[in-house]
Amino acid sequence: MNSDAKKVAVLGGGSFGTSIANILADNGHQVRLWMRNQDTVHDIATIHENTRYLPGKKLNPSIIPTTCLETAVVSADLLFVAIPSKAFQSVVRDAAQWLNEDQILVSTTKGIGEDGFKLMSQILEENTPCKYIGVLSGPNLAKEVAERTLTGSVIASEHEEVRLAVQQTLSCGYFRVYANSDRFGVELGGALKNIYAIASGMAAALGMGENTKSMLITRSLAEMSRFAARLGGNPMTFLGLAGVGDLFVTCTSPLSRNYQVGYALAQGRQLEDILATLGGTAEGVNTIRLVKKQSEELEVYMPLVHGLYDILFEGKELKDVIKKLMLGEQNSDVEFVLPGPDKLANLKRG
Ligand SMILES: NC(=O)C1=CN([C@@H]2O[C@H](COP(=O)(O)OP(=O)(O)OC[C@H]3O[C@@H](n4cnc5c(N)ncnc54)[C@H](O)[C@@H]3O)[C@@H](O)[C@H]2O)C=CC1
Ligand SMILES: O=C(CO)COP(=O)(O)O
Repeated sequence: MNSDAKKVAVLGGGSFGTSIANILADNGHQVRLWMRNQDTVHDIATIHENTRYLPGKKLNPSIIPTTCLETAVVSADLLFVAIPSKAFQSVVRDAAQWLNEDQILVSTTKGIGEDGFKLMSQILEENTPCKYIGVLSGPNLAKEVAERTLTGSVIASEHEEVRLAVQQTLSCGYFRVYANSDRFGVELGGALKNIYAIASGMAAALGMGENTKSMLITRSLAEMSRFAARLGGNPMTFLGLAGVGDLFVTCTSPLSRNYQVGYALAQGRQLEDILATLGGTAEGVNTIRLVKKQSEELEVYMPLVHGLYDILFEGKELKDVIKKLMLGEQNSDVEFVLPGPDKLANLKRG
């Protein structure tokens, strides 16, 4: 073990939690990977060769799988939370009884909480005694990370201690970690791009041209930056790995579960059936619902989100939504609608 080895806990033994645990173990840290009891039959038995989430990947054998949350949490210097957003708060609340204010807590979850449009890092702030909170996000397809593909990611926190600790612990020859103090911008980038990956999956299934795909990704970036800026994120963050970087990878890779959902929808399959057979988490479906509501309340122009909502939840035909998007609302369709320099100078989460 290296002399700077840290005790690290990863909560969530799905594909991303496992791939983050693998980097940490490769870097010589003592890693406990916590998973709930239901998962153990498959995962603990197979973790050192194949997990059911990352079949065929050669994982580091020093990862210590555990189903005891107390054991994972209590003595960890640093914790990564990789639980899907729908279960995030309940796991964090359970863990909180063993946490103290000096432990560093980092969310890797790319979703939004139902209750009051909460970001995962806000859930960490509100439900734990920890002072040092951060978000890890970027173009990080779990399967490629587990294969040790050269990858870049972003640790975002207003605390320098968090940024440095995560850079020092996770960086290695195949995983480069950049730092950003815009926690909300980075976190929103990770959550919002899932929406547009669904749209891109649809475009791919329909055999759309390269012009179309380019228009879709670029307008998605404009729409997500506009929304994030309204919530206090810095639009410049969206030009980085956690913005356009993650948007690009999930809108172009069939490995993305959100892209897969869009692809299957455009082939005419029913949403419930797709989610039941996906074999992984697609955060974008719920994020569309939450962002659509929030965009109405905040009066942010988000035609792609509204079009997707109509297809997924209102039974509208894809071709009618595409027609409306191409022909509608010409007057409001200016290329960039971002806050002016006065507002940008004072960015704060509203
Ligand atoms: N898979 C990927 O490429 C990446 C995923 N993420 C994000 O990481 C989060 C987790 O995604 P994945 O690991 O891919 O999901 P996954 O679908 O591979 O696995 C989810 C894991 O969460 C566990 N889980 C579900 N409910 C739970 C509960 N109540 N208590 C404890 N564990 C519970 C499941 O048993 C499973 O082990 C998502 O927000 C996703 O957006 C972020 C970066 C990349
Ligand atoms: O966030 C991801 C890559 O950065 C993974 O995307 P999916 O959740 O769509 O698989």
